Amino acid sequence: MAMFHVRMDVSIPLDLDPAVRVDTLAREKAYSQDLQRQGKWVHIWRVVGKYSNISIFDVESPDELHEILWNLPLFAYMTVEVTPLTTHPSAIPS
Ligand SMILES: O=C(O)C[C@H]1C=CC(=O)O1
Repeated sequence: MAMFHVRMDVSIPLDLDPAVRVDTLAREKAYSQDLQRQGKWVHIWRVVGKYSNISIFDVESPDELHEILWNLPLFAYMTVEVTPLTTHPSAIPS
């Protein structure tokens, strides 16, 4: 198990073909929701006032996270910042 905090900042070009935009967003939503159902994309939060999200991933390895992020339909229109997480010694058992 490996936990990661990921911030995605999205910037879709204003001149992108509207049909491509709609299709890409629909594929992104389906892809994200499939990973959420699998328990790999544990949290997704919108950053207030920005076209950005902060997400928590629970995956097997950095390689698996890389594959997930690389295959995001919106990947070409994002900047992604990844922070690896580990257990805090003061955390109470859940
Ligand atoms: O809207 C976003 O934050 C970008 C992206 C991440 C998941 C999803 O459905 O869209």
